[in-house]
Amino acid sequence: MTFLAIDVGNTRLKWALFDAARPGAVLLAHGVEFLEHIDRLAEGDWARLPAPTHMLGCVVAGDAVKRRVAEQMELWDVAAHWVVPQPEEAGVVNGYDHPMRLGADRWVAMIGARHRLLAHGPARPLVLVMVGTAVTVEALDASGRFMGGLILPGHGIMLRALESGTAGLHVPTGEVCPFPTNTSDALTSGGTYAIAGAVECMYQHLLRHCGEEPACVMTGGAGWKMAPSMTRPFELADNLIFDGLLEIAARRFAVSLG
Ligand SMILES: Nc1ncnc2c1ncn2[C@@H]1O[C@H](COP(=O)(O)OP(=O)(O)OP(=O)(O)O)[C@@H](O)[C@H]1O
Ligand SMILES: CC(C)(CO)[C@@H](O)C(=O)NCCC(=O)O
Ligand SMILES: [K+]
Repeated sequence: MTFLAIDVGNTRLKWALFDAARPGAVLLAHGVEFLEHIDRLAEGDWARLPAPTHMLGCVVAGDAVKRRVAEQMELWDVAAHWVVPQPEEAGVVNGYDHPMRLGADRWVAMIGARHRLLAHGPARPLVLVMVGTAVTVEALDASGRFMGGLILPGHGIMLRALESGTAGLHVPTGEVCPFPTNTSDALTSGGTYAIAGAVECMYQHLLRHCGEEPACVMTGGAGWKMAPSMTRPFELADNLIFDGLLEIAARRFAVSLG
């Protein structure tokens, strides 16, 4: 049995093939494709893969992207399944006003983060930061209830917004430092500390609400760039979306796995 997990983000599609649809499954192969190049997968990376027996994905883009992914999957005899955020799943309760309007990537990553937390120790409140094209900062209480979260522009979007919205800011990437003395460093540090500051606010809100120190975990392609600038230690998790997809798949495909 093999399981294909797919994370279709705002900019790129990430896929991973596992030897089973359960937490801790062995990663057999993985890859990344920009959204505009999805149509290369069947003749590219996926042509060499053993056929997956199950697939589960999460997607933030619209139905058109799902169709394009499904087309590439015609290579195999496997149905495409996509996560829709539920009021409750895999031990996480969705506190959004309209649970289905929550981004599927956020929902799946929270499920991955919650199980990672429980695997490492007792239940605690949790701040989850996902750093990609956009940045999200989620708060879960000790019972696994998603209290709410922040959506921020990612680092790249912030810099592009400044470039296009000001008269003369066009400079290369700089370094993060506490007292920037050139434009490049000022821009890079500004974006980084905007994210770090928002995360600290959420940490404080959750600490005050729960009266207990939250655990802090960070995921997403640019997480390692953000980690050194955070106001408190954050554990880096490689890909909580794949972890969450494995948790959900284990429950969903349990019957067919016997
Ligand atoms: N120094 C930095 N600090 C923080 N974030 C950064 C930095 N450099 C780049 N980034 C952000 O990281 C993003 C790339 O991260 P990642 O690879 O997870 O995103 P992606 O795959 O493009 O996003 P998505 O999952 O939404 O498709 C860029 O879009 C940018 O916003
Ligand atoms: C916030 C993003 C863009 C982060 O990838 C995505 O999760 C999304 O499009 N969410 C839908 C809106 C929401 O989560 O409230
Ligand atoms: K994403």
